[in-house]
Amino acid sequence: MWALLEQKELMRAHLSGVRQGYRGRLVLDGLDLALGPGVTALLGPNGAGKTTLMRTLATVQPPIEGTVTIGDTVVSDERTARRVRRQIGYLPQAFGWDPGMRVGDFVEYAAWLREIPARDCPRAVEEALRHVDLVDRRRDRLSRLSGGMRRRAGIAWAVVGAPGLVILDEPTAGLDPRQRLQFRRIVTGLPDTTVLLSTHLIDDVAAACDRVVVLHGGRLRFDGSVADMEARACDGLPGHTPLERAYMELLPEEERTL
Ligand SMILES: Nc1ncnc2c1ncn2[C@@H]1O[C@H](COP(=O)(O)OP(=O)(O)OP(=O)(O)O)[C@@H](O)[C@H]1O
Repeated sequence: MWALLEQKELMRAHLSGVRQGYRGRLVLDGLDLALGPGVTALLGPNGAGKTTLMRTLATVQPPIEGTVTIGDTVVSDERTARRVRRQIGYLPQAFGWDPGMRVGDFVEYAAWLREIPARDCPRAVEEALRHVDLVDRRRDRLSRLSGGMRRRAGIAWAVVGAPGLVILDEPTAGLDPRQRLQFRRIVTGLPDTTVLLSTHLIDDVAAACDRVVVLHGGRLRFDGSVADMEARACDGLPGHTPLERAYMELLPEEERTL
């Protein structure tokens, strides 16, 4: 498994002083975030800027101000962005599937985009499909997969060639409980990989993540381990678990009641 890891370097990624937004409206306001190997959850209310942060980190949307560093490379222009994208597996929230594409071809296309040498492609595709348990479905068209299987195909898309940085935008939305358990096994089984995943499902954070980042109003409200976040839980706030109560505690006071 993951034979291509022989060539893999541990990946660090860094956003520094990032300002980002749309048509003059700031969404991220001077954001600093350093990521390293392990699974980091990105939490925050709707509209907090999670997708915007992920798109910026994935080098899809250059920041208005500040720097994005992937590994040792400061992403300063399209040329450097193209170079670092070989090391980034990004699964966007809204993915433009071609329903007629076969699963194997879909993952191979990702390998081609990531400029994996042609001789390594078959093995990389096989490993990615094996990782998400879709080897037997490689000849099926995407339109014939269930929603959960399609998500798994999306994860294979993101992890083909074992990129050092994997960015998954709400990968568990719409999955059934068993599929969510499968997803956690897949994500925690990515060795030596820096994974950032956004979610609204706090159970997934406790079960699959080492670290949590909470974003609100374009700024980080929390950055630390799951245990450190749980320790912030206050009695009296809504929530069924310490992590849920800690999340509520991190919101501005006017948003803490239901
Ligand atoms: N392409 C765009 N053009 C203009 N505004 C946008 C665009 N994309 C996002 N926004 C705005 O930027 C803000 C942050 O959006 P973003 O999608 O990053 O939040 P999010 O935390 O991912 O939200 P959710 O949890 O709902 O997915 C929102 O106010 C949104 O309306």
